[in-house]
Amino acid sequence: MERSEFPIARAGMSVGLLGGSFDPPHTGHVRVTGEALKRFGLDRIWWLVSPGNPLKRHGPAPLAQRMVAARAIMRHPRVTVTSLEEQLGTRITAQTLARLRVIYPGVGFVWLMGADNLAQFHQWQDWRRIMDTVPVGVLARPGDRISARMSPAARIYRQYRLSGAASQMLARATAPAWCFVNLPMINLSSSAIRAHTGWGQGPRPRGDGVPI
Ligand SMILES: Nc1ncnc2c1ncn2[C@@H]1O[C@H](COP(=O)(O)OP(=O)(O)OP(=O)(O)O)[C@@H](O)[C@H]1O
Ligand SMILES: O=C(O)c1ccc[n+]([C@@H]2O[C@H](COP(=O)([O-])O)[C@@H](O)[C@H]2O)c1
Repeated sequence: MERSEFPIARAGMSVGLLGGSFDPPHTGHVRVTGEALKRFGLDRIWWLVSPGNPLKRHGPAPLAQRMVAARAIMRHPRVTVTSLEEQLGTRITAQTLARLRVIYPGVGFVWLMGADNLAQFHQWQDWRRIMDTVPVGVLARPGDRISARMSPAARIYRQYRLSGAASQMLARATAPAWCFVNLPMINLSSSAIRAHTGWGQGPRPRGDGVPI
């Protein structure tokens, strides 16, 4: 269990949240974090290292192992690696956001994700509540640009899309608002790294956290 540590944020700040399994974290995560800071006009980014993605059948490597690896790779004065979902007892993003908005009144949260997640966003629990309550920044990812743009979420919320040229407005925009930014494609994924290395081998919990 991680020691309890809630990052500090003052009212008026804009904080991007990059949720992920980070199983393992890689330089693609670091690069999209740097791009998101610049492109979306954010003051800070917090990585939310997930206890387990509710849609993934098999759980990730132990949280403590992923936290150590994430802190080792993500070093930037405006980025904090957190295990907030473990501490809050949430793994459903809509619930995490609702809790953070209560804990940090006046802080403007922005949900960040790669294009692969926009493509399946409509499968997330209460995804429309996420769209309706926080601005969403989407980062291009190799192979997922078209599926993301054609996705149900993109189509249903098309009138709320900011152009890439207006991405700096996202952090101060009122939800629903989302923005897709193109960036130099980073062809890296945790699944490819797992396939080529020994990362996370050994017993893994199921997606619901129960050991198998
Ligand atoms: N290379 C990348 N380009 C753009 N976004 C990325 C990239 N890698 C990860 N992301 C985004 O970062 C967030 C966390 O990613 P995650 O921890 O699932 O890594 P992953 O490489 O996508 O893992 P996996 O291959 O197991 O699905 C997600 O929103 C994901 O879309
Ligand atoms: O809330 C949901 O239903 C939901 C479904 C799938 C994924 N998520 C979140 O999406 C983020 C990216 O997950 P992953 O496994 O693709 O890195 C992570 O924060 C997950 O908790 C959330």
